[in-house]
Amino acid sequence: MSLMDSIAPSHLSMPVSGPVSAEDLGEILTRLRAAQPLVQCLTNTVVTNFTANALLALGAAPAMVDVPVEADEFARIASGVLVNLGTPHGEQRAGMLEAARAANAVGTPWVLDPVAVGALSVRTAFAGKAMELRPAVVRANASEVIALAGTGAGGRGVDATDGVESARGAALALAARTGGTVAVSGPVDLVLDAGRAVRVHGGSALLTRVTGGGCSLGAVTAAFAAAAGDPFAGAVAAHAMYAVASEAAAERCSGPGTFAPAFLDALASTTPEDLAKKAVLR
Ligand SMILES: Nc1ncnc2c1ncn2[C@@H]1O[C@H](COP(=O)(O)OP(=O)(O)O)[C@@H](O)[C@H]1O
Ligand SMILES: Cc1ncsc1CCOP(=O)(O)O
Ligand SMILES: [Mg+2]
Repeated sequence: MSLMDSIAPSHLSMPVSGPVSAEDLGEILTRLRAAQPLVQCLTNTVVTNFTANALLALGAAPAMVDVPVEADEFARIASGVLVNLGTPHGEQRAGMLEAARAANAVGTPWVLDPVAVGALSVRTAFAGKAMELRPAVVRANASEVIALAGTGAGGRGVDATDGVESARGAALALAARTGGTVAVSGPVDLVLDAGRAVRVHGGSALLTRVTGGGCSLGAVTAAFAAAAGDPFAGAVAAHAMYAVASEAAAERCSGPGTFAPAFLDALASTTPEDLAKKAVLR
């Protein structure tokens, strides 16, 4: 293990902050739009464009930097980092480990989205290495959380076949391993860490009918974690933002093809007051 590996991620030294209210979410969105967090995305080829556009619409600044050496350099100046295993090519995997180590070294939150872990061998082995670097947030669907915890074989392709609440035990086990937050997405999202748990209600299932609904959520979670200064609160804010914005978009569209642009519009137009008023946390 190198010295770099041994440097604890920032969230391990951060004080556990209190519960998160809907009003807090409005404040976090205000901070995000003022700070325009620089989010480094090491993500899959399918969703790169949508992810970058979701971050821009939200008010953050994307940078898709995943080449070895550059990945290390950039993670030292980014506000947040996303590591997404959707199409984990060899060079990209090396860049991912560099970026995670560098983010930890400078106290920057990094998010792991272990797409289709459990179902495929290369990403499943790699996800174990990534978990050793203790992401501030693991963002995944229920089947990916269960598989990452080693208690299931994964979902159907990139989609979940398990319910969110059936992944609660696995999420708690992962949070104990990383010392961070685990966000389980689905009809009602579950966001938890060692001491806190929140369920985020609402949202439109149309978000599952456009590719990148979950993958872009990982990048937006990194942006909000940077703005909140608390990965748990940031993850709650990101999931609440997706619920509020996807509902607004669903009202204005006629199907997946018009939902995607309407969703980007809603990410841009949702105000801190909207978020505080419309988010449903329990
Ligand atoms: N049935 C549903 N109703 C409303 N929102 C949903 C539903 N299923 C998933 N979502 C939302 O869609 C987004 C992506 O979740 P999910 O499809 O679970 O992720 P992934 O694409 O990684 O499998 C999240 O914001 C989640 O809350
Ligand atoms: C279809 C597909 N294949 C590899 S990555 C990917 C995109 C998955 O996106 P999401 O996790 O947002 O559904
Ligand atoms: Mg996914």
